[in-house]
Amino acid sequence: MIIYTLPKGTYSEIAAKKFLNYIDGNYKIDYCNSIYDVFEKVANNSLGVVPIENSIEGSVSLTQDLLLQFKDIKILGELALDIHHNLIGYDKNKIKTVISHPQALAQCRNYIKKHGWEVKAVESTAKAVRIVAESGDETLGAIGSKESAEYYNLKILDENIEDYKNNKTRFILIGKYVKFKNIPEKYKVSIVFELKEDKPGALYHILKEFAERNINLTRIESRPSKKRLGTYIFYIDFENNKENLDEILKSLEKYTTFIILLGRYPVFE
Ligand SMILES: O=C(O)C(=O)C[C@]1(C(=O)O)C=C[C@@H](O)C=C1
Repeated sequence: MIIYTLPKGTYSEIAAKKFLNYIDGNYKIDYCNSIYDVFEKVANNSLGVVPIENSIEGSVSLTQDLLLQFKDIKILGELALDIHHNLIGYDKNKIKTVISHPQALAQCRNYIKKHGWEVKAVESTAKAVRIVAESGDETLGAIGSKESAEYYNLKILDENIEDYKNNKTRFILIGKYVKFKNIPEKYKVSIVFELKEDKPGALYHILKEFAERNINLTRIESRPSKKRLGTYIFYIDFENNKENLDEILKSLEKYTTFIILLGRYPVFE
């Protein structure tokens, strides 16, 4: 059985390896070029690992959108990794352009600005490192993991170049079904919905249902509905250990045009 993720040396690969410690079954990692490709590959018996949120730059909006688009793929688990970016290449003084994934470029925005480099975005940090390695071009630098520098035999020119300490990214395990070896205590639920009416207090009614049940929300976020400017859908994550999930979802139905359960899943350390 296969678990799909981003290329060798990406932070997503590191997260996938960590998930494998918790999963029951014999899975092999296979690599995709982009988050979109991971969603396309995940089928009946396979799984995927993709990033969903970063502590500096916020949501990975592509993952949010694809969770809605691929309706039969659910979130099956979550874990967070410390992310420490490195400047990778040949000679720091010769660099003119830095290449990386947009999330990584954004997490090092101040560092890049300070050096006055141009930036170029690609599908993953490991692809950036590969481009620098294959080109042999000393004017290029990549931002990526220590593992990717080792894999492509390039030098680490600077370490911990993220703009803020405690940089963390949350990764999700996606698919249809998985069995874990040991299930942790902590469970979360992710939902997405559209409010029925655009009127004062519309979102308040939703939040009230959670407040009255003493349920802790861990994230609330709006994304464009993509139908009209100024219309939104909402993503909410909440803790769910003992409370009756069906009853909670039922209580929200009357305020929404649709509500989709993206997953009820364990949170791993
Ligand atoms: O390109 C990678 O290494 C990834 O795993 C993607 C990704 C992301 O999209 O957030 C993962 C973690 C970091 O936040 C930067 C990039």
